[in-house]
Amino acid sequence: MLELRQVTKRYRGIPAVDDVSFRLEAGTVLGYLGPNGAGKSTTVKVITGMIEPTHGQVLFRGRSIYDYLPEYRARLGYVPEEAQVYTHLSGLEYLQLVGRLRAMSEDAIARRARGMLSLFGLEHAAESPITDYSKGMKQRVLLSAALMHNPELIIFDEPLSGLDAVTARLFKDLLLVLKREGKAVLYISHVLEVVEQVCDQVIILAGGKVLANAAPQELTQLTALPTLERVFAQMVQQTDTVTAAEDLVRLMHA
Ligand SMILES: Nc1ncnc2c1ncn2[C@@H]1O[C@H](COP(=O)(O)OP(=O)(O)OP(=O)(O)O)[C@@H](O)[C@H]1O
Repeated sequence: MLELRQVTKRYRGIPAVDDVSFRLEAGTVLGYLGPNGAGKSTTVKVITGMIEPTHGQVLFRGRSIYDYLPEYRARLGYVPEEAQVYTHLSGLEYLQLVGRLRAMSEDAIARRARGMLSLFGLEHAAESPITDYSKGMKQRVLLSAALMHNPELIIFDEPLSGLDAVTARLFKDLLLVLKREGKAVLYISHVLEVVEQVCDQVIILAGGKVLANAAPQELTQLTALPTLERVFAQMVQQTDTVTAAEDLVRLMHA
């Protein structure tokens, strides 16, 4: 459904994303992993059409997204890592605004906005301003906003951020149902335990380059490591975290 072909994005000559290619098929969840600064957000900006790559192509259903950005965006749902929300609006008003911007019918907006708020346990707060919401409540509104228009391609950037255990569980189940519905999901997260459970395929990115693109089970088998977290740590050569933690505490006494 979505294909990146040799996408490179440079800032002042320095590549943030370097020759990245992958395909995301309908009915699959693709985990997009990488340490801080690896190029994940830059890739998402390219996929959402917010920035154009320096080189390469982004194809949706075989067509360059830049040839039909408005229609493409109508089929895209996106939960950003850091969202600018109009906090003076209530959750309900925000979803109504999003629905209208997406040219949904008033009928559908009315049904889906209230329904989603209620499914995410926000019925009681539907009319309160978002500024009064907790982080997790705001995140649930953002999830609702991304799904309201029934998109084909959905990008979740750190979606569990601030969610309580029950909502996180609902989110994991939601991913499975979205898969069954034939949606294509790009899932960016540092929570590797969840990634390992829900993703069909994972890409590990470091320094803007793809280090691995395989099923989580393939990666653990190939490397003979017990978890995706261990595979990830080995691939991106993160420092020994135990030693680093001890050094940090030692510095607190220095
Ligand atoms: N607008 C910009 N101008 C210059 N450099 C940028 C810009 N945006 C990102 N970069 C650089 O590109 C690289 C990749 O950044 P990016 O935000 O895509 O990483 P990330 O994987 O999303 O990191 P994180 O996990 O911390 O969110 C970093 O080195 C960053 O400093």
